[in-house]
Amino acid sequence: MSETDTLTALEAVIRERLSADPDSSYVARLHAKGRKKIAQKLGEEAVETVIAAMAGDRGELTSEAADLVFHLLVLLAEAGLSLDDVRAELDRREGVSGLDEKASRTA
Ligand SMILES: N=c1c2ncn([C@@H]3O[C@H](COP(=O)(O)OP(=O)(O)OP(=O)(O)O)[C@@H](O)[C@H]3O)c2ncn1[C@@H]1O[C@H](COP(=O)(O)O)[C@@H](O)[C@H]1O
Repeated sequence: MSETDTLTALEAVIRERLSADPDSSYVARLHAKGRKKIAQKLGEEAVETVIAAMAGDRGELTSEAADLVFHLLVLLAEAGLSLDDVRAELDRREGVSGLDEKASRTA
């Protein structure tokens, strides 16, 4: 059996649920409210994550971080972007900083 990582699997479900019945899907309900509402939810979850971190509550931080990542995936999906787009950007940066490192070593 091939393994799919949790985020990739969740991303696929979210993409599918964007057009589901809002009565049966949280993602569909949020999507129906529009990008502004999704972005607002993401902002709220970010604040709640910061509060949990500052309180030093690891359990709460884990829970809020999960909410944050989930809502980020919903926002990306609504915008027609994917985790692969984010991965590619991070890889590009690693490539750039890798080059910077190499340049500073040879300077
Ligand atoms: N991983 C999640 C997930 N994490 C968090 N949430 C929802 O995100 C919301 C978090 O917002 P709040 O804590 O502010 O709670 P709330 O008061 O209910 O939110 P609002 O009424 O303000 O929108 C809650 O309603 C959670 O249920 C999630 N809802 C769905 N999923 C997964 O997403 C997939 C698609 O879900 P459906 O669209 O419901 O089919 C499934 O795999 C689900 O397990």
